[in-house]
Amino acid sequence: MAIEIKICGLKTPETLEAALAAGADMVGAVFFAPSPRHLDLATAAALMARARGRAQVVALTVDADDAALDDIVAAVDPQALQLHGRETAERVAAIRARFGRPVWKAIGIAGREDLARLPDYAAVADRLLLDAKAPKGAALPGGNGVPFDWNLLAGLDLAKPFMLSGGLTPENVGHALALTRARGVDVSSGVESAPGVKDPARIAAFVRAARAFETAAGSRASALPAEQTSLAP
Ligand SMILES: O=C(O)c1ccccc1N[C@@H]1O[C@H](COP(=O)(O)O)[C@@H](O)[C@H]1O
Repeated sequence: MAIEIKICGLKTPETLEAALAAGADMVGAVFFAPSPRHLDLATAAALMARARGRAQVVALTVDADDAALDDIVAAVDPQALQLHGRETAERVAAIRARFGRPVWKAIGIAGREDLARLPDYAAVADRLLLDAKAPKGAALPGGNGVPFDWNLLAGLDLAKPFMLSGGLTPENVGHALALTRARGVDVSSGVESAPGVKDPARIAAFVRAARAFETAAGSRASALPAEQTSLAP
C-alpha cells in the first residue's frame, strides 16, 4: 500500500527542496494570514513553481471566499485545494464545481461524535483529511502540533480515501499509520524547529519513517496468500 506524504507550510526554497529530495508526494502552501506559515501570492507562486512536475502542489485555505480562491488558483495553479476551515459540504461542492480541481476537506476530530460528519463530506470532497480539533482558544484551526485519539478511526469505512494529520512527527507516524490505515499523512509542526521554521533533517526523518511503514506493510501483504493481499482502504 503506497502511502502519500504531504509536507505542509513550506516557505523557503531550501525546505521545499528538502521535502522533494526526501521523496514527499505533495507539498503545501498555507494561505491564512494568522499562520506563521502564511505566504503571499507572489512568494507562493515562485516557490511552488519549483515543485511543478516533482510533487503535487496543494493550496491550504481557511474559509476563503471565491475572490481569494480565484487569486490563489490564478497565481499558484495548485493541483488540489485543501479547505481547512468551517466550510459546509455545500460550500465544498460549490468550490469543486467552480474550480474543476480536486478539493480536500479537513475535519477536526476530538471524539466519536465528530465521525458522524464524515459521510456528508465524503460525498462531495475528493478526499478527507482527518485532523485534530484545534485546542480551545487556538489562533489556528490546524497546524497546532496536537494529535487526536487515533483509536477513534479503527474500522472506519469511508467511501473516499482519507489522510491523517495533527501532531504527526517522525517518531509517531509509523504508529499512527499502523493504527488508522490512513492512505496518506500530512505534517507541519512535527517537522519544524520553531513555529513556521521547517527543519530539513526532520522532514527527511518523517518521510523515511512513513516509507518504512509502507515497506513493512508491503512485505506483510506479500507474505499472505494472493486472495488476502488487499490492504484496502
Ligand atoms: O499549518 C498551518 O499553519 C495551518 C493553518 C491553518 C489551518 C491548517 C494548518 N495546517 C494544517 O494542519 C494540519 C496539522 O498540522 P500539524 O502537523 O499538527 O502542525 C495539517 O493538515 C496542516 O496542513
